[in-house]
Amino acid sequence: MTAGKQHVSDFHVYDTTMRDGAQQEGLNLSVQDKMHIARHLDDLGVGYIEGGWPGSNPKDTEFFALAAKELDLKHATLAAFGATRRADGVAADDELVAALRESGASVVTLVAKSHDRHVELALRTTLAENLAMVRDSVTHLREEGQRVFVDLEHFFDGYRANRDYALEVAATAADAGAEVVILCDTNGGMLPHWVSEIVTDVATTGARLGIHAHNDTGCAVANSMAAVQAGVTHVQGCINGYGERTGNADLITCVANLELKFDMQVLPEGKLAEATRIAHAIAEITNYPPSARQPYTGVSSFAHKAGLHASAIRVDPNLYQHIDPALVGNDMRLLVSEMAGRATIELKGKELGYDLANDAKRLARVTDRVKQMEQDGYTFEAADASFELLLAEEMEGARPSYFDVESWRVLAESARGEEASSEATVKLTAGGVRLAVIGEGNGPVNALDHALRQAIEQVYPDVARFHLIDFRVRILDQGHGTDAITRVLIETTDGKDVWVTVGVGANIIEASWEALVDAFTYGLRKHGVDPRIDH
Ligand SMILES: CC(=O)SCCNC(=O)CCNC(=O)[C@H](O)C(C)(C)COP(=O)(O)OP(=O)(O)OC[C@H]1O[C@@H](n2cnc3c(N)ncnc32)[C@H](O)[C@@H]1OP(=O)(O)O
Ligand SMILES: CC(=O)C(=O)O
Repeated sequence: MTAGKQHVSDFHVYDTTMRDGAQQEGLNLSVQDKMHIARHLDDLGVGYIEGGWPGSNPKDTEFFALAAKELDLKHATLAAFGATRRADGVAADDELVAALRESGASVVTLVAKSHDRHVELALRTTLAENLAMVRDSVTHLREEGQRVFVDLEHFFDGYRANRDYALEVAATAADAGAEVVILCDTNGGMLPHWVSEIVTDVATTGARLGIHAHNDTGCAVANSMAAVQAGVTHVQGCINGYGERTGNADLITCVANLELKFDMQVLPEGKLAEATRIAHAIAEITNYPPSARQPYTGVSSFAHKAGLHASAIRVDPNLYQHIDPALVGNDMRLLVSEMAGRATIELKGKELGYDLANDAKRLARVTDRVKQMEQDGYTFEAADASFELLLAEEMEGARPSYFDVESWRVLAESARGEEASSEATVKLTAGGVRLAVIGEGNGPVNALDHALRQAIEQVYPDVARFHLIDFRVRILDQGHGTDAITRVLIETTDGKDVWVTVGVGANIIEASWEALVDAFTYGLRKHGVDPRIDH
């Protein structure tokens, strides 16, 4: 255990990515997706994984059947989510309760109403019958040998509307054998001081409490932290803050806060350092690009753009960082832009293997060049590869060059109303040989890419491994219409790494060509290829 961290025996870190997270608009998980996510969550060391609602749809039922056979969890316990029995029925005979009983999950999390208005309007039953539904369902599943947690939907709103009834539902669940009673901010409208007051009051019932917070006020994590401070020992959330509407509390942010700010050891030792990797791996599965600004795990979480920040960081990174990024498996990054000062360039240069610390003149020149080029429309924070070429040019006296371009030309043609196609001619010298190559493509940049790669591949076979994966165009002075300056960003991969280059020009093809040449030049340099060119 980390020195100073307090081990909290049996604190529950409960993940609901595969149930409430899957209630997010646009997020859809297959059974295999769920199996992969469950393994990642187990690897992170969470205590509980809510796999879905068996019985509510065939996919969730199949997931629990497959999980029972094939999911070998090392840390986590699988939980099945579902509702209490229907009104005026019997839990033992309720079809959905049966699905929970037969799910193979040792923990069942039952959702129950605790807001009087919801009981009357949504369930269309009496307050007494709702209490009976809770009691009967919990008792039945306990008798069947399952552990039961109860999610009290709309608890905070319910408490404000009718405190006595909300407390009575909580007490009924606990008396019937619910191990944890989870207070849910279902509509996400709470603020931390309200949560704090209410949890403190409910804690007097003696029930073990949990928190499930939605993010509609932007306070899901803050509300979860307020609840922990007021005594809850079970926190629910979703990876990357997925969830219905604006999402749930981001479980990784909660856990990192608990471990690094509350000094509570809630994951197995060493697991927090896996957080960034796992958050991103799960984002790959959900097909939801991770937010760069996600606390702790975002690529921008420890990225520094302002020159003054970099200047202080050069002395001590902690001056502008709340934690060491390595604690959550993230990295510090320095962004080169018009906001950079000499310190940023010095640190970035160091990262790229250049010592600029004792070269004030060159440092000032690179800094000025970056600022001027950004004024002209370039952006280096997004195009790290083009910055590296610029720096290499300054340090080595000439821009890295693998071929000498004589000319290029592009034609676009649509014959008899057919889809337009393009043809490009590139003339250049590489390896001492003059080459003139024609390339075809579905657009002008595609045709130029084909022509350029066909020409230089003869001399530099590594080029065959480079693939353009993204092409982004932005018009910079929007008032000018078709006269505007265009910025093009090209993203390239060699199957292992990804790099971005930038080109700017009044002509979109010219800007694209500049970014394209940088893309191939950077790739060849990165592969350690020697230039074969006679200048
Ligand atoms: C706050 C939360 O996020 S809780 C999780 C919510 N998640 C989901 O709803 C996703 C999965 N849900 C489903 O697949 C379906 O809604 C099902 C299978 C649960 C129910 O489907 P249906 O039987 O067609 O009913 P429908 O979706 O219209 O829901 C209304 C019924 O649920 C009942 N119900 C609503 N909440 C509860 C509850 N907490 N306990 C018991 N019954 C409930 C209502 O009384 C109503 O019953 P009735 O049809 O007998 O009048
Ligand atoms: C249970 C749940 O998901 C909620 O109340 O938001």
